[in-house]
Amino acid sequence: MQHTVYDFNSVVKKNNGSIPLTYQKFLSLVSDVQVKDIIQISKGVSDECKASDYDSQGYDIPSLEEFGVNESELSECKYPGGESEGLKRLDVYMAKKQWVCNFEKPKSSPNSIEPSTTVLSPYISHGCLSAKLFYHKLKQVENGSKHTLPPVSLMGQLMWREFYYTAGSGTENFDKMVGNSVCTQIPWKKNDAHLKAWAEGKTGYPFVDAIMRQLKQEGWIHHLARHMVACFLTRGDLWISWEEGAKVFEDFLLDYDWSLNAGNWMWLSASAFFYKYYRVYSPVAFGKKTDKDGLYIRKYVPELKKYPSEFIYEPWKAPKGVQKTAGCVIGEGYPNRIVDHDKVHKDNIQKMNSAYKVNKEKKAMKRPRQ
Ligand SMILES: Cc1cc2nc3c(=O)[nH]c(=O)nc-3n(C[C@H](O)[C@H](O)[C@H](O)COP(=O)(O)OP(=O)(O)OC[C@H]3O[C@@H](n4cnc5c(N)ncnc54)[C@H](O)[C@@H]3O)c2cc1C
Repeated sequence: MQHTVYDFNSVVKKNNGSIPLTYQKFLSLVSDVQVKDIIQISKGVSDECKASDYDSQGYDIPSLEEFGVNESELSECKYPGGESEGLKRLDVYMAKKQWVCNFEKPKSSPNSIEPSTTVLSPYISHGCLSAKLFYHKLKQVENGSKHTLPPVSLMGQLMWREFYYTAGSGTENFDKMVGNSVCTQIPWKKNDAHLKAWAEGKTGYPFVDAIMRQLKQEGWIHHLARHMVACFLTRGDLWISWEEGAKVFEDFLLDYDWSLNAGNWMWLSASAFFYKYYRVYSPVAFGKKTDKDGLYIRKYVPELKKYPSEFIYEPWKAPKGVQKTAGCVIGEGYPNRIVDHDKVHKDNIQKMNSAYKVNKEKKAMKRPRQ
């Protein structure tokens, strides 16, 4: 069974053998493609593979114990696996007609305590929920009602998935910088200590740390939270390769998906698809827009939970007395900042500017002379 709504080989063929490099181009290529309806899909499945046709003896799913995991040490499982759970979750969201029709991704919150988007991604990426079924259910909900449009609508989100699958299918070394034709070559630097601090949620920037700790604990973080930490690791603050970040996401995301992960990491590091490298997320201001009092930080970085709201995003600014009263002195109970965002992000914009110039010159040299 196909893992995407559209057959990406046909999309590439329709684009004269090249992958569409922009989302709008992709949408124009699929705009007149008819997607098989649900009845045909479910008929196809039952015809092709009945569970009873297969002898599963010896091929059972290994137990957690066999993986060396002690079940009693696990925390609450927020997103239980399986097709039934995926279908149940789909039904819950599709029943909220107004919510679906008004959905605008940029307006959803990266730091709400309960997710502000569907969290269908783990089910889709593991094949527990068919992308085509999601597509048809969305069409049914939107049908005859005023609704938002791609790229911000819920249908638009599904189309981002299709776009990255198509790009990944037709690009050699899509998950690497070197040898990847769509990826700008940027002279990232190695810094194991900074990479470790980022991955463990110990950068000294509470919003970044809360996101990385949520990722480790729950396996899912909001799209804009992914934006924040991916920008911070790469062009924003730490100047570390997006490939390193993608590996950490591969280890911890429940929804890990090869093309989506690589494609989005390239986007966030302004290596491909997105080129406004001078627009950098602030680890202080960004989270405040949707969570002024830092409730999200208090949940995932509990050592700061007694900090006054005034200092929750910048605890290093709190006077020593305030730090002591809040029960956490910076540099002792919670790390000092590993970099000064205000300074490094400006230096990094200059470095991006130089890298873009070098890439442009190299491309010009490769172009055949008239
Ligand atoms: C650095 C980075 C890495 C990412 N890695 C992955 C990954 O490995 N696997 C993954 O599924 N998503 C990845 N994403 C994309 C996106 O963040 C998630 O798909 C989304 O947050 C999942 O939550 P949701 O199901 O609530 O999304 P919703 O907003 O409810 O969207 C519905 C569905 O649309 C698809 N979708 C939404 N946003 C995107 C997007 N930007 N690109 C592609 N498909 C999208 C997903 O299948 C999602 O389940 C990444 C984003 C970034 C910035």
